[in-house]
Amino acid sequence: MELTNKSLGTPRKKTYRFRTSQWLLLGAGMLSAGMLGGMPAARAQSSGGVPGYPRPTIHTQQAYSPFDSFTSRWTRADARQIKARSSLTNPTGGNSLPARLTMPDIPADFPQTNPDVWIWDTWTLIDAQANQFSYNGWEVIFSLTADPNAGYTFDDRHVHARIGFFYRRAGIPASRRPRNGGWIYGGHLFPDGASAKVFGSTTLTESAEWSGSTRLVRAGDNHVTVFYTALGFNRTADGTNISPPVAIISKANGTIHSDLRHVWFSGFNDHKPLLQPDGVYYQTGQQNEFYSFRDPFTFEDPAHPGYTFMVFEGNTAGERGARDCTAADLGYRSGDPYAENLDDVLNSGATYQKANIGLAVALNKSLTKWRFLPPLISGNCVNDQTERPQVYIKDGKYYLFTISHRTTFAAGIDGPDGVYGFVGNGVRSDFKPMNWGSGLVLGNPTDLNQAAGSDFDPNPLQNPRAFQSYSHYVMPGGLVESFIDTVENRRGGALAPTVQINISGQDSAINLAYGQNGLGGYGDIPANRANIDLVAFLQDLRSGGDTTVSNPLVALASVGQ
Ligand SMILES: OC[C@H]1O[C@@](CO)(OC[C@@]2(O[C@H]3O[C@H](CO)[C@@H](O)[C@H](O)[C@H]3O)O[C@H](CO)[C@@H](O)[C@@H]2O)[C@@H](O)[C@@H]1O
Repeated sequence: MELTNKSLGTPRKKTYRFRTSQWLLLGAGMLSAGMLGGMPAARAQSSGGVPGYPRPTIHTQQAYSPFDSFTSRWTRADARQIKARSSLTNPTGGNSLPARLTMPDIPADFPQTNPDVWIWDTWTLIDAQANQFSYNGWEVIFSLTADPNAGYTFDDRHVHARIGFFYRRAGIPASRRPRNGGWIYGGHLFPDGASAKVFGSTTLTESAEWSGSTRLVRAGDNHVTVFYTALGFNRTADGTNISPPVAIISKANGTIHSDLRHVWFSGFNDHKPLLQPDGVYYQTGQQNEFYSFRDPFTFEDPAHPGYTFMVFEGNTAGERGARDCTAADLGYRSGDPYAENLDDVLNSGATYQKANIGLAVALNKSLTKWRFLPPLISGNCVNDQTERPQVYIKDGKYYLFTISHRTTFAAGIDGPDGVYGFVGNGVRSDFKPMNWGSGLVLGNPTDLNQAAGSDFDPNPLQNPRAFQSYSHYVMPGGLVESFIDTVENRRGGALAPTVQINISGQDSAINLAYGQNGLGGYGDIPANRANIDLVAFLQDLRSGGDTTVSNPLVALASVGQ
């Protein structure tokens, strides 16, 4: 059986026949305008807009309290800039994306990260400020994984997803690692059956573990907390949902260990359900069986010490397809000759696409009790999915990065699979979509003309470049990791080459001097900080150095990376 978006939560815009949730970075380096190739010209263009297209909405970037009820909008006028700017790139007809916003083509001879496991959404070991840690000399990552030999297809893997972990020695440059990044698979993170316990007695046929962030509780010891999405399915044998999937943002505590040869985890037996959508801010499965509610990422905001916040993927609450998008959601400036008529938009099917990026605040220190706050940003009548959101603070600006699909844009709007970004002056802000107000930060090398009308075939094997990589995650220094979905006629399930984006104010540009033509090492996911568990470290020294801690020299070598 193939996983269809109908079975799992993504209504598509009418014209498509379609089959089928980080970062708080403090004090990253300053960038000079000269590093951002092509930007002065881009800025000059944006003042006049693109002939034939509307102008983007004016966003003030004004900061609000996280507890205020202001929700910023990614408007149709904003998102239409993607196509507008792509048309400028190719005035004679083609419609590829501007190079500085395009992920370079991944070669078809890419290495599997591990032949025994498909891997996709991947994240790192971080602290509350999103520093990315090695542990006792080992780099550690967490990925959604599935078994390629279990008899289901690559597209049906989501229903079987388990969080797995990988590790490798820290401090080795990509050029000296094996081509696949050298990640050693450590197995499933949670004991079998542990995550299913959050569903209690709910009737389910399958459960899965979706994204995903992992917090080091305190620098200097080995306690970690995983925030993830527990997914419960109740399906017939052919994969049809009997009832909407149940999504519960959950958490589990565990402990990381290492020795000279490997890394392992213990604990994770007690899984706490934290949040289910409330139907007031965040859409429920009862309101829309295709709702999205997942991908928690927790962080502390330096402007609000003492609070822990969480961003996550949600949908605007209300009945599925409700005709309640407003002129503000369309976002056209008064008198814009290219503005759409609201009724036309409401009649177009766009009302099925209402993504938001949610916010919640922890009510206790053990982070087991949370309260919803109003969404940070909505994309009503724009896009249905803003996945794996992350907060990234740089040069005093607050960036919200998220990933989205071409096929989840609303009727009348087009954009590639990839990373979208918004910049403001606080966790809650009137966020301005980056890059000409469009929101696009890094897209697959797509020809947008293909999607006009119904001639875009969303089968990855028919349109591999449009689907080459997904689930990008922005790391310190603008490094971006992702996984390979499809290249030519090969399905992936492997870590993609890391790329680098230079971020400056509202603009970003891929660094084509990074790696080879912009593509760095496969799965090059370096820690930018080292964590050494001194207790385990000293115990190990006393007992001869081969039990619970890695080689002290290796551990120390990774300090200050
Ligand atoms: O596995 C679920 C987690 O993955 C995320 C982000 O990658 O959601 C992805 C999503 O599936 C789409 O993305 C796939 C890319 O691999 C693509 O192949 C597929 O066609 C898409 O449907 O998974 C669900 C289920 O299909 C869908 O709603 C998402 O868009 C993340 O949000 C999840 O935690």
